[in-house]
Amino acid sequence: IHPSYNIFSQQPQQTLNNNGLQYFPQSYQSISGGGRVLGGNSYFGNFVPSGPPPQPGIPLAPQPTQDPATLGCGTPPASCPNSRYRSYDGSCNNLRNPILGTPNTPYTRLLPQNYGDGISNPTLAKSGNELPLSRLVSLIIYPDAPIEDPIFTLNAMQYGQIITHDMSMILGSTQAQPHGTRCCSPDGQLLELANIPEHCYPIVLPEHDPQHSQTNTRCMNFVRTITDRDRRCIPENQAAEQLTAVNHYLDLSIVYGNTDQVNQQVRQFQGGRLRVDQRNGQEWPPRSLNASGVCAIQSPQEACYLAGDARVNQNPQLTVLQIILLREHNRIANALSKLNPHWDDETIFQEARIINIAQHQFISYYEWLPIFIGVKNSLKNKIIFNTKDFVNDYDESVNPTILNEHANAAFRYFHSLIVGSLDLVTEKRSSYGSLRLSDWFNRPQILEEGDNFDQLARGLNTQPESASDQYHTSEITQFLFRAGQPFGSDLKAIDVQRNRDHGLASYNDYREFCGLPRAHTFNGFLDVISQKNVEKLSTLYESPEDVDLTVGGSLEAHVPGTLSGPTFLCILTEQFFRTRKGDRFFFENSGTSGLNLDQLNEIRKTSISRLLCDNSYNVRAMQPRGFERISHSNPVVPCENLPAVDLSLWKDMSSGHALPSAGVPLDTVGYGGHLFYKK
Ligand code: HEM
Repeated sequence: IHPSYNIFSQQPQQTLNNNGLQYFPQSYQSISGGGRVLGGNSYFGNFVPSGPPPQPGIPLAPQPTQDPATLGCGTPPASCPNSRYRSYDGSCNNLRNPILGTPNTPYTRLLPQNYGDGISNPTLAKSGNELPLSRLVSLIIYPDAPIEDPIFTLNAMQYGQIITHDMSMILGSTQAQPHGTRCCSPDGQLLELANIPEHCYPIVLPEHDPQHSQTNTRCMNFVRTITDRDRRCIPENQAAEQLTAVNHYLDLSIVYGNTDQVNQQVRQFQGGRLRVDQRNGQEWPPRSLNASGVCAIQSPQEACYLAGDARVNQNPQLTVLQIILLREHNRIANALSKLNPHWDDETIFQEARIINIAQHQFISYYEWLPIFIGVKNSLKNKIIFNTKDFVNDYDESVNPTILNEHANAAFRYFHSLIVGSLDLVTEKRSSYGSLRLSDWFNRPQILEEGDNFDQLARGLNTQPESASDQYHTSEITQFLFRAGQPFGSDLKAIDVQRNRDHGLASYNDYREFCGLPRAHTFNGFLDVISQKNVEKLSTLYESPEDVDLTVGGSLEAHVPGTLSGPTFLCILTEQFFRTRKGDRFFFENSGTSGLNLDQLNEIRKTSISRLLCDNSYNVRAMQPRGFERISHSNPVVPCENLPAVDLSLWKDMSSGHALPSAGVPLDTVGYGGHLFYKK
């Protein structure tokens, strides 16, 4: 274990370029994570101008025409307006490369692709053989064991999924079942090679699968992520990179949408509010335009919601938090419109959006992240700061793009925290009943029954999450998206399969990248993985070189004070560093955040518990630290005793004058030109 792990000192510089291979081949990567500008070899021709950065309000160089036969890999903005507000798709956040962080662009990587054919086929063993069946890996490595986390609540898990959905979504997946592409026969058999639809990479079930052999099923659906190669955005001989469907920034795009079109669908265009439907005296998100397509509803009347993110209905507790964040916007908008009657709908909407995003970034970075990646680690790597001032660490040379290793291996480790049974909890904190998770995937109607919403909100803060370890509830390894069927899919088999679909470099490669010694035998893993698990790995894999990142990383002993082992910690730390430092609008930047210092310090009073209190109907009390279980040092107290953001600080004294724009005060943003990769 590396207690003194430091991302700044562990980055082998030579991994960025090796044997003339360009690991960051596209314009998206022309701004590196390391503050170094890597080759300006841009697919988008002139898109990254070699001259001075474009200024807001000035049109960019003419854009190359896209091959009309493809859907492309992101849409560069025509120009960057001089705006105080974020765009919905994240464009123009980075003024030097305005497409950075926008939807339908590729993930980036720390290490080069490891495809079976070097270009796009799923990873193979070094011998050229197939890797062990991903379902077999799931059965052997990720069994079910009901181990509660001793400290943290279900809300810690659930807010993690909110953060995830805000940051990325593999392109081509909806997380609603069944997927449009079917890679298995209707009776669960593998299809003849000639009949397999494009993009299929079915999960082959082992012969003696304890569940699926009962129904003689040998095949589980799995559709490959769409890549820049599929979309013909890169030259034929260049290795594929997967695309992510949502904008990369931590900006509540799950609430506000990732495009102008979705934003228009969710807005009321009155009083700065988001659209809601009133039922039983409560406010609910509007109805999805494609309820039977995206939800597993059993009657046409059942609720199925529309939100900024397509996955909003995926599980009940996720939907609870989506609704909390939606209601919080409207609560803020109502207050702002009372304080500033002269503001129009657009101003109220955008100012409420600034506050809601700032609170979300504060909760994510200061309340949630220290639990997951450690307080010391976060302070040391400048991911959080102990200050009552602005931080002003924005650096336009930091690439905010989501790392493939982060979204498709490291961050998925926390699937281990999912619990299979959701407690309904009364105000006295006694259990009133529970919901079986797999009964309610993509069926949010249950939230509207009785006072389930409030009971689930209390459950989030009362029930422990599952421990972060190799054990996973069978609700996600046997019954995922089962939609009324006896069995469903297996999220851990999917995670392993996705690792190979994306051609991630091996666990051993990332060990070395992150500062652990390379293992030459399976026993070389013993420094961080238990004997029992090393034995399991050696029975599954032919060579230590073959162990998938998803698998090896998930078996490491945790770095003290964090919820992950050293290799995943390295990847998570790098991602959250980039996500704050590469976001021009991050809430701790002066000018561009849209907050003055008093307002910033007001935002710093918010908490997940207060958010639940303010946006449920009959929740009257909560413990102060909502991601931590109730205890003597964290007792349930009346909601009004929890610190709150005083919105009266947003009373606009400059009545009649336009609010200042966030455009071009870059010279006043004190990023000071220091390189953050300290050697
Ligand atoms: C009940 C809770 C959850 C369910 C049912 C769930 C389910 C899923 C599913 C079905 C996928 C897509 C898999 C694929 O096709 O490759 C996925 C992706 C993912 N999940 Fe979860 N998940 C849950 C909670 C979480 C949590 C708590 C985290 C992290 C804190 C997380 C992190 C991720 C990440 C990073 C991805 C990939 C995102 C991307 O597409 O870029 N999930 N999850």
